[in-house]
Amino acid sequence: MWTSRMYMVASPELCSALQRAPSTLSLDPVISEITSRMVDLNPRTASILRDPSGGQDGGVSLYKQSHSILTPQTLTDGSDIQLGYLGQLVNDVKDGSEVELFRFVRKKICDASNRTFFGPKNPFEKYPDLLDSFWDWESGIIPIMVGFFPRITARKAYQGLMTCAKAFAEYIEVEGYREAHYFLQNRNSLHLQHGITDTIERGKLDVSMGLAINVNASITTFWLLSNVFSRPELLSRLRYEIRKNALLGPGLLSFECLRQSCPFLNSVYRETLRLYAPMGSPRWVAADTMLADTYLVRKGTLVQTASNALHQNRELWGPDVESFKPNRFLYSINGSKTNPDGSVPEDKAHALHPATFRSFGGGKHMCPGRHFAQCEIISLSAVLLLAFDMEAIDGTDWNPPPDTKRTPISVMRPLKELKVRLQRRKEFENIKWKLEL
Ligand code: HEM
Repeated sequence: MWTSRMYMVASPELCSALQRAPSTLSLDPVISEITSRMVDLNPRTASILRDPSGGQDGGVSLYKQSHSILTPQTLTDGSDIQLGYLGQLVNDVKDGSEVELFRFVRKKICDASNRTFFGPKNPFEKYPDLLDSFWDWESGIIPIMVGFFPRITARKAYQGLMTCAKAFAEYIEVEGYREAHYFLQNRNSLHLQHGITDTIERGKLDVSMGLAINVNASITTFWLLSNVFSRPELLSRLRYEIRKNALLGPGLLSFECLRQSCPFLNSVYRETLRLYAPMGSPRWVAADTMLADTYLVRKGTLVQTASNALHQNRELWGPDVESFKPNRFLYSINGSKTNPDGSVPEDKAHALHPATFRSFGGGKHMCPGRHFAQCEIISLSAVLLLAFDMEAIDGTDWNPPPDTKRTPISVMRPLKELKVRLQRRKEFENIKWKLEL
């Protein structure tokens, strides 16, 4: 798969055709290959994951079965629990705290989402240092995937992986997953049904799920906050919108109101994703397939969206394609092409083709966690915007350069530290925050 030819799709119309393409183009073989490599599954587990027949004639593959338990609805069912934890975590922040913003945000999101999904017995709670091992692994995923003998060539990341896999194996042995979110309980049963019984292998599969649950949402929240707190005018406009439309009582913030009645906040969210999350949608071609009645893509190749090229296309987005424009998604959820003077047209006339925005992929495999992610990202951002003033300290700067080398598999991380001081705002000094759906 890694050495086969790859077609890159760089036009919205063709991305749309790719999304509608028949079952001959699928994400499943790509995910099973990526998962096998990034958590270094043993050959037996990897072959179970790769087996399109699910081990029997006319059977269904493990990945196909996973789709029925991993839906936007099942994942959204965790949102109210997640919001409860995030509210508590914000209340615990001490006035005047000095933190590195990326580590601070990712710790908040990871603590809440690991609790929400893996339950109260999750290994990250039992071993507080385990999160560092998780991020060691996450930073070295690409060397692990492409390297020969990754335990030697990507030593630190590999050690991080194995420390997490062992902790999850222990969690599985004491049946900690019985208190986990029901989709993880079902996923666990599915692994057993397909004959994956080794607890270290099952632990590695839980680590791979930790990637979806923890990583992209926390990085996106960091960029949203950094871009807003660095722009005082934008900050006060957002505070006004959130306060007026989503603050239902003292400290009570409603996600439904943030989603439905705060168009400016949602525009800022999507602009953040456009700039920092140009994610790819790779598809494996199982049989010769005609795309858009024009292009023949050959069996045994990969088709991939050139999402960075799409998100950075001047012809599509306008001359200020590289800048953060808070209102770019205000009049259309798909974004608008800006006028030559940089203003956003106040109607849908310049709205972009829906397949131009690639952050959650598209079609049948569109990210099932997108609603969950939107809920946690905009809710956590909104409460931090209202509750705190933040200033960059120790000579560090807002909006550090992003690491562009890791796309399209993950949201770009910041390349430099950003240290901030969090000061509770007088108006909300003694408020206990509560986030609800
Ligand atoms: C900002 C946050 C996130 C971004 C940018 C993101 C992006 C993506 C993208 C681009 C894909 C591939 C779609 C395609 O190929 O067309 C994907 C797949 C997936 N995402 Fe997300 N995601 C995010 C958050 C989440 C969360 C929070 C969860 C779980 C709670 C999640 C679970 C998944 C799963 C399970 C898949 C695989 C879907 C399949 O196999 O069909 N994602 N995500």
